[in-house]
Parts: sequence; C-alpha cells; structure tokens
Amino acid sequence: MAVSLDLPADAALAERHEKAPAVGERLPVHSAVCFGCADIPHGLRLASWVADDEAGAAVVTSRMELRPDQQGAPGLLHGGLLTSAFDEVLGSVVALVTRPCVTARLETDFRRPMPIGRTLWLRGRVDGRRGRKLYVSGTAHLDDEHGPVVGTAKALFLKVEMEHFLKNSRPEDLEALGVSPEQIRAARS
Ligand SMILES: CCCCCCCCCCCCCC(=O)SCCNC(=O)CCNC(=O)[C@H](O)C(C)(C)COP(=O)(O)OP(=O)(O)OC[C@H]1O[C@@H](n2cnc3c(N)ncnc32)[C@H](O)[C@@H]1OP(=O)(O)O
Repeated sequence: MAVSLDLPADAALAERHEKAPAVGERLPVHSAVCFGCADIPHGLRLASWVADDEAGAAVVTSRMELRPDQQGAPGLLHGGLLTSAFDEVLGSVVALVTRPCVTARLETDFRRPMPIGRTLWLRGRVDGRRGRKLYVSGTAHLDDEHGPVVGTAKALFLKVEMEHFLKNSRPEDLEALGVSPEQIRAARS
C-alpha cells in the first residue's frame, strides 16, 4: 500500500544548511552528465536559483525551455518530462538542507497542457523534515514564475549514506569522480 506524502504533524522546518548557496545564487550543475541540470544536448537543461521563503524553508526556482525534441502529443511536452523536471527541482532543493538524498516517492498532477516553444518556471520547497525523511512539494508555471499552474508535485526524499552510491553506481562512473577501486570493493564486500 502506498504511504502518504502528507506532511506529518511533528515534522520540523527544513532550513538551508549553513554552507548552502544564499538566496539569489544560481545552483551549479551537480554533475556534468546529469539529465536534469547539465548542459547536454538530450538533457532537460534546467537552470536553478535559490529562492526566498517567508517561513524560512529551503526553496528553489528553476527554468526549463520546452524544445521540439521533448514532445509527447504533437506540439506538447511529454508528461514524463514534467515528472523528471520535478525530480530535478525537488532533488536540488533537498540538497540545500542535507545530502545525499534520493527520491523515494514522487507524485505529479498534470493540470494544463505545456506547449513546445514556451518556458516552464518550477518551484520546489522543502515543507518539512522528520528524521531521514524530507517532505517536498513543487509547482510548475507557464511563461513566468506567476503564470498559469500547469502541474504540481509532492514527493518524499530519503537521506542516504554515500554507501548507497558506492554499492549501486557503475564503478567506472564512481572512478571518474575520483573514487578508488579499493573504496568501491570495500563498500561491496
Ligand atoms: C560516492 C560518490 C558519489 C556521490 C554521488 C552523490 C550525488 C547525489 C546525486 C543525487 C541523486 C538525485 C536523486 C535521484 O536521482 S534518486 C533516483 C531515484 N531514486 C532511487 O533510485 C531510490 C531507489 N530506492 C532506494 O534506494 C530505497 O528504496 C530507499 C533508499 C529510497 C529506501 O530504502 P531504505 O532501506 O533506506 O529505507 P526503508 O525502506 O527502511 O524506509 C525508511 C522509511 O521510509 C519510508 N519509505 C521508503 N520508501 C518509501 C516510499 N516509496 N513511499 C513512502 N515511504 C517510503 C519507509 O516506510 C520507512 O518509513 P518508517 O517505517 O521509518 O516510518
């Protein structure tokens, strides 16, 4: 049975980590090959900035240009790419609080069609934290940050240890990041 994504009553406010970028700063790409944020031909190529929040929660705003090679129905964005975009935005905002985290559950509601050639502005917020669990939500707007809402999302991210990647990622990709074969072997033994 699916577990609820509703914020538990005893969740704590999730503020940005003291070393996280400040409000207004653009987030660096978190990997040169990331489908969500890297400047690669087939990627979503999201550009993201740290945004302000009245309650002091971690918030990120992202821009995504909708390209002809991203169509599902003729002239409209493929729905799965909105979910991918939310995964990127929500993953980026939890990384302002703690890292590394992975997506455990992500729900997307598709509210309006998203025409190719237009721009999406997405917003992700960490609504609260309870232990390893980070409860996040997002909205996607057409054309500007206050444009019509085309989609909304709720997700649960879980904090994991580096072992998660040492055990599961392809060894050659870990080695490209500077991880030694000995570290990989040790994590898997
Ligand atoms: C080393 C160098 C590399 C560094 C790279 C870093 C870069 C990082 C890049 C960033 C990457 C970008 C991001 C990406 O691209 S993430 C890519 C997509 N995500 C994944 O691949 C994650 C795959 N899943 C898993 O690995 C495990 O299932 C995880 C780790 C998520 C949980 O397995 P784990 O064994 O840890 O936890 P647990 O099962 O004991 O559960 C714990 C609690 O959580 C609750 N729960 C669990 N699942 C769900 C669910 N679906 N709905 C609702 N609740 C759920 C569960 O009920 C329990 O609650 P409670 O009983 O405690 O109340």
